[in-house]
Amino acid sequence: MPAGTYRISRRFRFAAAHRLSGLPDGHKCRRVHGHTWTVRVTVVARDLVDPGWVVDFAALTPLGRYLDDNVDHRDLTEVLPVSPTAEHLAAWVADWCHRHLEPGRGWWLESVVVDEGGDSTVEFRPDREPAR
Ligand SMILES: Nc1nc2c(c(=O)[nH]1)N=C([C@H](O)[C@H](O)COP(=O)(O)OP(=O)(O)OP(=O)(O)O)CN2
Ligand SMILES: [Zn+2]
Repeated sequence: MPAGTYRISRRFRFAAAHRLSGLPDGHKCRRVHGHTWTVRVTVVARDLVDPGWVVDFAALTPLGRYLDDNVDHRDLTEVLPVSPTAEHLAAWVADWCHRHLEPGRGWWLESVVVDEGGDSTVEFRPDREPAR
């Protein structure tokens, strides 16, 4: 096989409201409004494990359950500890993945991409795999 890295990703969708209270009066995003958000999580590995994969896609399923239970049809302003921009949401999801998924068997989180349903996306890439 050629040398290289493998990436697998999984996409999660949810509907949620937010407002960005730090913005100037009159900015539309100061008002409560909603999006159908998409979060794409990508993990990477240099070597495959049996039966020849980075990790079972199902290893990422707990994130979907967490988002369904804690974020879907909620106000992100009340869920995140910081202003719920797409940037902060991406970093918050990355933090959750580091604490609740189980990288360390040769695969690690590469990126979290957040899409608010329009034409723009935000990507967060953690600096490095956290120590275990
Ligand atoms: N860098 C960021 N910019 C903006 C964010 C953000 O999280 N990070 N968020 C917003 C608002 O959430 C806004 O609701 C989304 O704005 P926008 O992409 O402009 O969405 P629209 O569909 O309303 O796009 P139009 O171009 O106005 O049609 C804003 N910016
Ligand atoms: Zn918005």
